[in-house]
Amino acid sequence: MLAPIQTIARPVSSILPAAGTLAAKRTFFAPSEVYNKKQVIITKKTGLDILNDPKLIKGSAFTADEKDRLGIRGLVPPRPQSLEAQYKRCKTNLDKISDPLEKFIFLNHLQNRNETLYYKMIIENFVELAPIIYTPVVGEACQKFHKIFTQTRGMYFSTADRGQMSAVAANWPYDDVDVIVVTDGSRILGLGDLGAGGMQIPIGKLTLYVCGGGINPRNVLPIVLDVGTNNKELLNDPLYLGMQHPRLQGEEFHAFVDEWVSAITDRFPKAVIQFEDFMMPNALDLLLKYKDQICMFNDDIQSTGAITLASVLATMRARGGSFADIKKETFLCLGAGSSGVGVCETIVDCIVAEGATREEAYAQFYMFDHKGLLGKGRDDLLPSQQVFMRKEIEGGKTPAELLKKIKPTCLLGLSTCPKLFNKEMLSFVASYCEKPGIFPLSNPTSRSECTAEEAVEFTDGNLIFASGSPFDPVEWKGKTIQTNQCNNSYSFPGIGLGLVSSRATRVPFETFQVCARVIASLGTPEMLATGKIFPDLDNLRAVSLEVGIEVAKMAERMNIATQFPPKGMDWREWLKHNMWQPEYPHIVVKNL
Ligand SMILES: NC(=O)C1=CN([C@@H]2O[C@H](COP(=O)(O)OP(=O)(O)OC[C@H]3O[C@@H](n4cnc5c(N)ncnc54)[C@H](O)[C@@H]3O)[C@@H](O)[C@H]2O)C=CC1
Ligand SMILES: CC(=O)C(=O)O
Ligand SMILES: [Mg+2]
Repeated sequence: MLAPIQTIARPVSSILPAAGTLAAKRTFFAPSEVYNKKQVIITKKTGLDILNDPKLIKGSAFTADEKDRLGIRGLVPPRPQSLEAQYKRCKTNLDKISDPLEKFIFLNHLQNRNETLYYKMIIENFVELAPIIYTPVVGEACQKFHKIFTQTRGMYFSTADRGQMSAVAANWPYDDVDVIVVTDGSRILGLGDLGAGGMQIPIGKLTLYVCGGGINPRNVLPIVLDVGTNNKELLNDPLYLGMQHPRLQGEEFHAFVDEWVSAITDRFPKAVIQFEDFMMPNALDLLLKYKDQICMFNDDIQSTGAITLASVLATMRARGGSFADIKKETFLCLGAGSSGVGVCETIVDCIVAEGATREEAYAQFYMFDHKGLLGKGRDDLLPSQQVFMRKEIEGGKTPAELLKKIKPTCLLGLSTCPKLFNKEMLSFVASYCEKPGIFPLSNPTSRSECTAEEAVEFTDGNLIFASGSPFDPVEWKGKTIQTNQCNNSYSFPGIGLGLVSSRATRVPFETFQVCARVIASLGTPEMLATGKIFPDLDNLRAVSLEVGIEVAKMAERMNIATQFPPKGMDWREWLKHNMWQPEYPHIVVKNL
């Protein structure tokens, strides 16, 4: 039964680290300093079963001794090679491919053949390959899932499995699962309902958990809840792989998810569950329903909130101010869906933590959806949107009609509509505000509210730019203006690392505030001066470590941690110890 839902407004606890203390205290670790523990995998497999298992295979890297022990002498080439040599060969082959989707397919096959090599490839080339396995190219891979599909990965729970989900959950061959990413494919990036094709999103997100957060790839599980699709093309395409009936709705949808939650938490009681790309209002309803029952969060609502808040706080620093200046910002948000509402609520939480009342904080926002301003007379709004209603202004007015009155200092784009941040809007904002925050957050690139070039040109280089999908830095009047990727991929890997390492039982709202403050503290004054508010994406492991440590400490302070660093280790050492590294494991054969 669906719990009654009001809004996502909530009190802000005093659990947060004090503003301004994080940067001073933090020692920033380079990824190379991260401690490496050797993995040991115990299996009963031998022979071809080892070679056909992407978690066990080492290809040409098996030693002579291993070949004898595992019964594969003669089944692989004779001269043992290092992982490094394999990596170089594979990278050379990858570099020969120019088409981005073909690169995606190459990497997809690599993951299905040899996981260690795949994760090493992504870690070593993060900035180059994240846009392939993640936004923007993953969007196209979801759209064409049924056309490029060759091998299964993860799990599907469909309407045909109702009443039997516990039995289906039992089919997953590994008992230890740390992180699950689950979608129903109903709102994939800004591309709409892609049904079972949404599977590429949990797979991509979990690659980021492994590569960016050091989560063990043996312990991750991508899942699609196939409750049907309303995408007419997919309903009529004979190649489509999902259930070809309209989506379950209302009570039927919730009963389906209830059964799945019960089955999956019974089977994997320790797992953190990330809900991903569910459409409104289901996304928020499910979050409010389960957040106090199980260890779960919604990525689009909450981790997007965390990284966007980090962008806003870092912008305050880039202007020479402090986090507390967030109380003086005026936000214009295009998009009032799960992410728009989630992002703005997370910012509201922070403003309240900085001393404002909740009403004062809401008054700093002007939110628009496809019908215009959330204002007077709008009787079509969900409770979570009503708190952002401007009761003093007629609802439905366009941003252009209100721009001069509002004078926003930060533009948030979560509308799925390209080009909404137009020349008029951008040049006006830059005319009175020093370094306005220009944040076109919709994905993939084709949905971005503006490009980096447009933003720089129309603001004459006076901006902090952070977008959902990546854009290259822009040369402008002899200067390089840096761009940033404001994507939850920067926040959830560290959040997951902290939750898994502390075996937290819940994911409180404070988690996202803690995460935002850590990330917003990482930019050095030199970086901030060039417009760069976060360290580069190839530092994601180091960023995740910092986020993870603070999240784990928060879990301890809030009494929701159930695992602590062993004697003689602090949280930092424990998290470093837990971070998986792309190295071949020792394989031990035992008749289990
Ligand atoms: N950068 C990041 O990390 C993230 C980005 N996103 C992106 O945010 C976008 C929105 O996601 P959701 O909120 O979940 O989608 P949604 O479908 O729930 O919401 C979209 C909202 O945009 C509004 N909208 C449509 N046309 C508009 C227009 N012309 N002007 C103003 N508003 C308009 C709709 O009325 C709706 O309120 C997607 O493109 C998604 O990829 C989502 C999560 C994370
Ligand atoms: C990044 C992400 O989660 C989204 O666009 O939905
Ligand atoms: Mg998402």
